[in-house]
Amino acid sequence: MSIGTEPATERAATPAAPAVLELANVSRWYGNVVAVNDVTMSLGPGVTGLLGPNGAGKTTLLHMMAGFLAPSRGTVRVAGRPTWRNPDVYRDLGLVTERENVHGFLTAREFIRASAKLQRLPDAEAATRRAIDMVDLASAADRRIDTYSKGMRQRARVAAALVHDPRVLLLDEPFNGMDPRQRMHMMELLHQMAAAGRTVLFSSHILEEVEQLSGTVQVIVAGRLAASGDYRKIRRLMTSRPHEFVISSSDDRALAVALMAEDSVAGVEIVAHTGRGRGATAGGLKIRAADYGRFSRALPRIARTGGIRLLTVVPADESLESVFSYLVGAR
Ligand SMILES: Nc1ncnc2c1ncn2[C@@H]1O[C@H](COP(=O)(O)OP(=O)(O)OP(=O)(O)O)[C@@H](O)[C@H]1O
Repeated sequence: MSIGTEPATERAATPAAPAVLELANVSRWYGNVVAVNDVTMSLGPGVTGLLGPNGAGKTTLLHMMAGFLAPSRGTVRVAGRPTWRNPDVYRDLGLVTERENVHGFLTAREFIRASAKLQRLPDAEAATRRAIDMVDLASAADRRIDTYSKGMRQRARVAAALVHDPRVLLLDEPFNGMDPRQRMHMMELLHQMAAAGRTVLFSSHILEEVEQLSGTVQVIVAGRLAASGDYRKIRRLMTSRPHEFVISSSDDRALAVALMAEDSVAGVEIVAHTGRGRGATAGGLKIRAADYGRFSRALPRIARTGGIRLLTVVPADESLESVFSYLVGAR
């Protein structure tokens, strides 16, 4: 794959799945703000992660995919049909928005049934039951939503979005605020949908969520598609970039001297302790590793040889923004 202004596609490496959702040169601007800039992508069945930092344009993109928002330029198609101003396509689409717009005075069953009726399903009751079972809410379905935990509310929203069994399910930051158990449950559900041949796209600004859930990612940065394809290849690019760590040890000075002689290390800086109490920062060494893999093998060996105890090793530049700016070649 390649990175930079031209996004790369790894689809050739995976068996060619028929494209269900296709974006052709899609842009969207709000006044002077270009939220999405000339994005072309095509998605087939399975789970895909839409990864990008806050403000990258993920929500705007998902809303255009769902037919909620008009592209300023370009076209979004589902199964060959444009999503904008085409209500027939809504039958094939489900969207779980980022914001929690659920009426707490309704029970989950009432809420999901309302969605089934909006879709004019012939048997709204049966569809509601099926959706409730899918998200595992049967035992709580007749309780008011305002008595639910965050994860349960999210499941009710997912059930409402898939009550009509759409081919494409779009989810905007579905794991926000969930605890690990709720997260696992949601991941299982999305996998089940994918196994049933559905096209599932979820947005996230957290690398690990995408890693756990999906083999394929679309990386969006500042409105543009920055990379696209196999997660492991993109991850490898991320780990082969230069890394910074802050290390504290039983003897920082001796460790600094030893690390300076190590050729996987590009820079060593001694960081002073500052402040007291909550605002204090611990001192230690700031290391710039030229090669992450070799450095992580060398560090324990060097410490052992020097009789130095490592206390903490913390990545200093693991923010997703720094990974993204590396991916788009901005550093
Ligand atoms: N209605 C709007 N009017 C003006 N600007 C907007 C509007 N909606 C979004 N934007 C801008 O468009 C850009 C992309 O926003 P968008 O919400 O799509 O990003 P995002 O990746 O979903 O971020 P987040 O996860 O923070 O919601 C941002 O600069 C945002 O400020």
